Amino acid sequence: MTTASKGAYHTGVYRNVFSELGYEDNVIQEKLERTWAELLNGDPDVRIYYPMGDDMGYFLDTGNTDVRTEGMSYGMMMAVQMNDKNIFDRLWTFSKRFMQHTEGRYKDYFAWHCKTDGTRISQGPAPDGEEFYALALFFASSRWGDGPEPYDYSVQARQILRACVHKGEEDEGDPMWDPATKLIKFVPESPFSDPSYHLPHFYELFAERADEKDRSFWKEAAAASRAYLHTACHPETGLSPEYANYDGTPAPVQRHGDYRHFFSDAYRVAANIGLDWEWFRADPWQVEQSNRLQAFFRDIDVADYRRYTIEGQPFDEPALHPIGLLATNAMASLAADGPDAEHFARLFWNTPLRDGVRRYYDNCLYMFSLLALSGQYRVY
Ligand SMILES: O[C@@H]1[C@@H](O)[C@H](O[C@@H]2CO[C@@H](O[C@@H]3CO[C@@H](O)[C@H](O)[C@H]3O)[C@H](O)[C@H]2O)OC[C@H]1O
Repeated sequence: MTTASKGAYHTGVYRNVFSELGYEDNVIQEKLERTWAELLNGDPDVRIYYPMGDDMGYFLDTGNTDVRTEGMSYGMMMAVQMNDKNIFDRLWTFSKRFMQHTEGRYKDYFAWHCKTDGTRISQGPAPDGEEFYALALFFASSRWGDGPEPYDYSVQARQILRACVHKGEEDEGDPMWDPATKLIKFVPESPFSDPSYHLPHFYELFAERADEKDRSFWKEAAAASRAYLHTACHPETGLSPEYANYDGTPAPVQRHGDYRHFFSDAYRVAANIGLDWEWFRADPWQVEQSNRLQAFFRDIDVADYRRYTIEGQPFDEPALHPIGLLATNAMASLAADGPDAEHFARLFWNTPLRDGVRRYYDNCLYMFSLLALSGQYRVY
């Protein structure tokens, strides 16, 4: 056990699941480095990163032809894990220059998507971006040290988290975490959540690194999110909806669509639970949940992945991101101890990055899963 904060302890131990399965360490390392290189500057039909000028770059949502805080913050987390400061700083410079608000009701939040030239498409934020930015910045501060603004990484991370918790107390706008339940919201204005945004393992670390006065808040948020996931994941299938109320039930149909089912957003829940178990080992339910989810998908061919009700009824609609779903099913092997853990890790190992128009989301989840299953998605 390394870090100690009331209740949960960072284990400091990183399983290399691939190595446990007999793959050679040098082959695993080569695959990781090659995959990162392919995402950055590989085949035009596979890459998702594009440099811009001398000091910027972006991850492109190739399916929607836009740049999202999701992908930018994911890219920064991948870059810090890969010790790639150049890419990290380029993504952060683009995010600061074009996406972060400097005034108004969203001050310190980020516009959730923009065009590749930096023009904002929407002003509102998506909280999964802010939480990934904050932890990636804290890790950058630990790995490389703080530099001059805006590369004073830990200062930037604290500024983001301060807005997330306190927005609306003395200024206009809304916090990203619901003050009553300590649960992350889908967007600051919404009275419901998105189960895939719940990252208790991140909040444990915010409890050690955010503003002193907010540390107990983050401990409570970690506990609240762990408990929330019990209610959002179906007790038999392990599937969760894309958006859910604070009691875990699927949120009502929204003006922009029906998110009551297991579809793209929801894939990340399995990956998040796997990494929380790896980093903190705080909630044994995560082992049962990971076994349940893998059992649900065990006999379904990746090519036949669909949209599902959380009870497990398939729709006549294919998954938009089957490789992404395979990647998260495999990342569940960090927590699973059942008969399917090896199957998914091996199947994922033997599956290449996705190519084609819809590749962005799949390939982000792929890289995270590869890092995690090779013991290299670490706390810095
Ligand atoms: O209404 C928007 C809402 O859509 C936005 O959410 C972000 C976009 O969707 C989420 O991920 C997508 C999953 O499906 C794939 O096909 C896409 O490529 C992914 O981007 C993402 O996690 C959210 O950040 O949030 C703001 C709301 O106003």
